[in-house]
Amino acid sequence: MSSHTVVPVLTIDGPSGSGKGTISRNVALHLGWHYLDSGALYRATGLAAAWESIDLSDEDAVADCARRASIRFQPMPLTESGADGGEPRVIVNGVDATDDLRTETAGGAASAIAALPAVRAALVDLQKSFRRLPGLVADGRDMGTVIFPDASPKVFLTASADERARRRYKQLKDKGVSVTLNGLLGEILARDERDANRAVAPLVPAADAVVIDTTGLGIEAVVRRVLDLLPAR
Ligand SMILES: Nc1ncnc2c1ncn2[C@@H]1O[C@H](COP(=O)(O)OP(=O)(O)OP(=O)(O)O)[C@@H](O)[C@H]1O
Ligand SMILES: Nc1ccn([C@H]2C[C@H](O)[C@@H](COP(=O)(O)O)O2)c(=O)n1
Repeated sequence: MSSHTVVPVLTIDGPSGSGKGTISRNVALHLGWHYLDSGALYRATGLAAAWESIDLSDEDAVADCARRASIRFQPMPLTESGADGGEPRVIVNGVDATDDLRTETAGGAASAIAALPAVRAALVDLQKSFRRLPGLVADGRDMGTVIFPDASPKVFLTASADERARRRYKQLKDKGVSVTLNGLLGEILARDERDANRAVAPLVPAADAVVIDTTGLGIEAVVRRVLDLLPAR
């Protein structure tokens, strides 16, 4: 690779349950590109800190934990028809923590530590290291604004909070997790509020992002809209 080769990055930011992960994995599969689930890094850091009984408001201790943690992704095999096999497994300090990481409790803890500047700084290089040929699809809250400001295209996915809560409810019910729709809606609204109003890297569309409201749009339709933003290949 020449030192001047620019590795393309497509960023997909948005609030919880807007479909970032699902859409990003499918787009990456279509393109044959790598995929970064940056939210999983914050979730894994929160979990690793909890394992060490670190107070999640202790910024330096959580940042130190983020630097020390080993976080690896194991992609799920494709289905027999070649479709997306689902969220990658996430291995934290050698332990498959995927199921623990997907709970709303882990999401809330991730959102809390993500507001701490030293923790965000500790995860920057790791996120950038995912940028490898032939390209990267990166999902999160600040992919297009902070981590990959030169990405193109940038997408900001939204959906109404009710729709996002319904999606999460179905997702968790299908996994056999006992939850209530109202409880989930409350947790999603609280997370939106914290992620959008923090001082560092708040959840906000990049100035050059294309905003797609996915309320009432199926997964395939959203994937198509995102792929249509790329130059003809
Ligand atoms: N356009 C859509 N229509 C219907 N369901 C969808 C759509 N997009 C995603 N979903 C479903 O919604 C659920 C949440 O999607 P996903 O996990 O991709 O969201 P997310 O934005 O990555 O959430 P988080 O930020 O919490 O990780 C999944 O069950 C997924 O299959
Ligand atoms: N780039 C990112 C990704 C995630 N976060 C924080 C805020 C979220 O509430 C939390 C969990 O993310 P999810 O797995 O739901 O995408 O992590 C962030 O601040 N920046």
